[in-house]
Amino acid sequence: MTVNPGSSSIKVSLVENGGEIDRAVADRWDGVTSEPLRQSEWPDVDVVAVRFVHGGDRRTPVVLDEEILAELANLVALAPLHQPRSLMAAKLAMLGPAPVVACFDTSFHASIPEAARVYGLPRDLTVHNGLRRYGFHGLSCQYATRRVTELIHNDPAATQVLCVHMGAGVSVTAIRDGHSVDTSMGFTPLEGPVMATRSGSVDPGLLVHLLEQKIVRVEELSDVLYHHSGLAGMSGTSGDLRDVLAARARGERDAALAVEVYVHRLRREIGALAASLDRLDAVVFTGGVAVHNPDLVAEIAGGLGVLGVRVVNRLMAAHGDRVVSPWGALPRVFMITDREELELAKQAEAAMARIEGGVTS
Ligand SMILES: Nc1ncnc2c1ncn2[C@@H]1O[C@H](COP(=O)(O)OP(=O)(O)O)[C@@H](O)[C@H]1O
Ligand SMILES: CC(=O)OP(=O)(O)O
Ligand SMILES: [Mg+2]
Repeated sequence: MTVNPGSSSIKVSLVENGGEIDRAVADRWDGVTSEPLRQSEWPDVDVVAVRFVHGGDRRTPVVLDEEILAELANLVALAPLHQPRSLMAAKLAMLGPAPVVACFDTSFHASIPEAARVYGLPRDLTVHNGLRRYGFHGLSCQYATRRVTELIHNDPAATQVLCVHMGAGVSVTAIRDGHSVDTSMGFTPLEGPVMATRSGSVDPGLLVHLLEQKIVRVEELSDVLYHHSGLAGMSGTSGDLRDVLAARARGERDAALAVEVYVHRLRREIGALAASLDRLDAVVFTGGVAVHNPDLVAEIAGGLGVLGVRVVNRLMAAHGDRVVSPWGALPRVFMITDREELELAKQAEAAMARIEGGVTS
């Protein structure tokens, strides 16, 4: 069983031999999602894999116990939209008979070199307080790159890849030879492009101004940046792209501008992350927003001519995992359905096999 608490959805799936055989999806905890978690509805579960976006310095999945839960609870402030939901899911699942394995978004980014990981702050501050770029959406990136390799039959030419994850959270990751070398999200999942309800990157001086001038109180700032910014804050809607596009269709100017800003900031991040690669073999679009809004992806891709990116409208309008760039064009552009559950299952199975084989780390 896999549990993926995203910031706008909770996805619980049953995976067997690498394929999903049942799923329950909700936008918050309810009977649909918590029932299977109690392991009564799906009784034959061998292992439960829970997505934790923040694992701190952990590089591999781990079987949860009370001590590790307490360690992960210390990271709540660094991922307030996600970590409490993952902790709640894990605690429920731990009431059942199967072992519960935590898999981390951050693990995939452990390979990021120091030059891309260190913030330009005083060394004392960063070293003593563990301030560094962690990166998130790692499970999604791992699945998407694996899927790209399958689609092009292991053609080694696609080794330098940008993975653009467009869910409620939005990020861009530069991947070289299967390893993350840079990513837009940082110490927390706030940095980077504009998101559904998160601001993405803003001038740090602006935040200092808000606090110094007492325009926003310290205790309100997190709420403003995580819950009331991004598409939601700019358009006055929920931030779900469906609502924003509906408001734009009704002629609401704020909603139209919000989409323009979203597109612009995401293109800018894609351009920035491309510079962390030596060349660009492939650009992968994934996540709920990308999958359900190919027109928006086409609009973003349409403004990336400077990177050589081109897409074919007919292919954009098709369905399923696919190449959407013209035949022979480089970089190749892919649309891949996000399947974090398959990556969760793979990692949890591997973790259990290591333990059963007597390997402890
Ligand atoms: N069936 C759907 N039709 C249209 N858009 C959808 C649909 N499902 C999800 N989306 C879009 O995907 C977004 C959520 O993406 P997702 O990757 O599932 O989010 P999360 O970050 O919670 O994991 C929603 O805000 C919505 O815009
Ligand atoms: C890390 C993150 O923002 O995840 P999600 O898009 O699932 O909310
Ligand atoms: Mg998600």
